[in-house]
Amino acid sequence: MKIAVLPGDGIGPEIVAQAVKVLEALRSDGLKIEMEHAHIGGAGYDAAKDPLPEATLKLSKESDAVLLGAVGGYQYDNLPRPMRPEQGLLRIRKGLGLFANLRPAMVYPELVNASTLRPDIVSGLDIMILRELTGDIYFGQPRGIRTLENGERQGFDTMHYSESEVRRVAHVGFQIAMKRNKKLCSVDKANVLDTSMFWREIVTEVAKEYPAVALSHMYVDNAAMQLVRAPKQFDVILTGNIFGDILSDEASMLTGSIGMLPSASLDENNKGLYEPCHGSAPDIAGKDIANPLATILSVAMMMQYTFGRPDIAQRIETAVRKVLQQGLRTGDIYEEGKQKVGCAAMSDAVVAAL
Ligand SMILES: NC(=O)C1=CN([C@@H]2O[C@H](COP(=O)(O)OP(=O)(O)OC[C@H]3O[C@@H](n4cnc5c(N)ncnc54)[C@H](O)[C@@H]3O)[C@@H](O)[C@H]2O)C=CC1
Ligand SMILES: CC(C)CC(=O)C(=O)O
Ligand SMILES: [Mg+2]
Repeated sequence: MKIAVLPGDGIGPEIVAQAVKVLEALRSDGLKIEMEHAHIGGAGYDAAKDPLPEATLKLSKESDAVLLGAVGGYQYDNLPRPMRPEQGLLRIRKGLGLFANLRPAMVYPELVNASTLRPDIVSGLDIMILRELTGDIYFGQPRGIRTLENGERQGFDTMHYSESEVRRVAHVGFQIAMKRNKKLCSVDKANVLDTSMFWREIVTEVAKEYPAVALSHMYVDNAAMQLVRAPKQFDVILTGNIFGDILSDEASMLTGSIGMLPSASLDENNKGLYEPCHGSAPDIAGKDIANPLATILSVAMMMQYTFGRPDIAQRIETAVRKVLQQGLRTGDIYEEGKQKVGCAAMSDAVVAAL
């Protein structure tokens, strides 16, 4: 198992160090794990004046999987757009062909009260958001800031999806639904956007190959509302890049915290990049208070999807569950009566529970 480790910026290095501890513990148990670190994001810009240094992309391509923290920081916010840390992330996703981004939102029974929603709304929740990751308005050309004939400046981006892009992610969505509760809700804005009308047409066509799956369609504004009104109505949510980005942050709060949401970004062959859904959280960086569980749970997804080891994935998930049962909580999921711990102490407990 060759893993490229890209900590990135902000809390990235802290949370990745915790996930690495878990990998090291598995290695001590005999798993053949090889890890190599490289820079991405602001760290890439600082080291090589590039948010995705060539050496990082090369290492990632040569590895079986990538473990990534997060990118971004206030000090980089005014760089020209190609130099911004976030561009490094977009480029590695595109460069590795990681079009299928799986963002599971599961509510652990121990954290039912950590959600800002009523326990009856969230308890038992288990949904999978499948976000298309290499197309849409995040990658569309042309884009930029231009001056119109009347002298006014205008910012613009382009949203588009090609048939093959929609088809391949739709297939992944239906295949995931087949292994779950056979319900797939495709989320778009087909009442307004041509891109979404086309998305809906193609998803409906692909659905014919999966007659066992109940397909529904929902506009994204309604989906945002339904996610907090009655989230358990969903099984798999299939959506595009920008809608999936927003809806998955919203879904994270059903689980108690964005610090609980892992992700897997997969290519055609299940080679993948694994990262928490959250960003670099510069507001809490360097304080040992970030929640490392989303990153640790991303390692579990790595074991399941890229390495075909559901047994190890289960082992990690069970260890996380155990520490929650022991009452350990980082600040973001803390409630009275529980034991508040820092980032490193949380992962030490997970390693001890493995
Ligand atoms: N995948 C990535 O690398 C992403 C990077 N970003 C970048 O991150 C930077 C900050 O963006 P924000 O919009 O503030 O989003 P963010 O996800 O970094 O933070 C949002 C809020 O959640 C909290 N939070 C996030 N992760 C947490 C954790 N593990 N434990 C406890 N609390 C946590 C933060 O403290 C903050 O209050 C920006 O530069 C942004 O571009 C944003 C999203 C994704
Ligand atoms: C920072 C962006 C490039 C992406 C993002 O917010 C995400 O992937 O969740
Ligand atoms: Mg996001």
